[in-house]
Amino acid sequence: MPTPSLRTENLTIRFGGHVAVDHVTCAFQPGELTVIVGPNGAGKTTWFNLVSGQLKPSEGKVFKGEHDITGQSPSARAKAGIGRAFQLTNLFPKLSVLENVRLVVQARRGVGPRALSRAAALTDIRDEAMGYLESARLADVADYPAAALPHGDQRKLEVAMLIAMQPDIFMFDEPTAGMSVDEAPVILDLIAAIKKDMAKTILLVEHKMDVVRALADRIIVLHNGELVADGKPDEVMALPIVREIYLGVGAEDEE
Ligand SMILES: Nc1ncnc2c1ncn2[C@@H]1O[C@H](COP(=O)(O)OP(=O)(O)OP(=O)(O)O)[C@@H](O)[C@H]1O
Repeated sequence: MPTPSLRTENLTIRFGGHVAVDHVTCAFQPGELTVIVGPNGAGKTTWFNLVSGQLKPSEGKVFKGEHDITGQSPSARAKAGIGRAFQLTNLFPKLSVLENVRLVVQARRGVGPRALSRAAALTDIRDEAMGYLESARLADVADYPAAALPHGDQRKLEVAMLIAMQPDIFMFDEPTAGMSVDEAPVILDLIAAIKKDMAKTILLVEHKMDVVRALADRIIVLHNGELVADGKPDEVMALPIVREIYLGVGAEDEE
């Protein structure tokens, strides 16, 4: 096995006496989309927070490739290639949709003010940013302030910005939550397009079974903070414990 792109080792966090994530050990490879499932309160978002650095573990470690990143800040982890879509907190509401993406491209390329004064560099960055907006079907609203977009378009913009960062690890926590049935497919298409790049590792917390079926290469199941199942979608979904703790909870999503 090659070195995993991301690994957590005995990752644990306690809030008072409550163990929200309990010695979770798992590893992820490039080219793999893993869906993390489990009932409400299972620890999925908390595990995400430990990986992206919003929380520090009580015990255990996080590795990106060979590097122990457990002590790193969220921004250091983002620079190192761990990209997480945050529900709209990364947007600059007063800037235009295009400006939001352009800033990400500029920051990624490390372009300073002097280089920016060259018209060719500016055009190039703008073109790249527009490309991301086109994939997210937001080119028509490129000049609107981000705050003026409806919720679903803001979520698409956030995914476009994450793609513009070009991380190695993509983390999505219920990316289509609160979106209409018309809007959700754009997000799913964007994730499916990222998945085609075999260099990327994708982690997706998702309750909706149709999304899980469409995208998952692998499913891991958390329950009471513990990793209770890990494997191919068909195998994991057939496990009695998963049917009991997951399918029962998400039965309305099966309709
Ligand atoms: N900062 C915190 N302080 C205390 N308890 C917390 C904190 N964050 C999470 N928890 C608790 O940890 C447990 C796991 O929560 P978490 O949000 O990770 O679950 P989840 O699997 O993401 O659930 P959902 O599907 O509802 O989003 C819950 O019991 C929650 O109340």
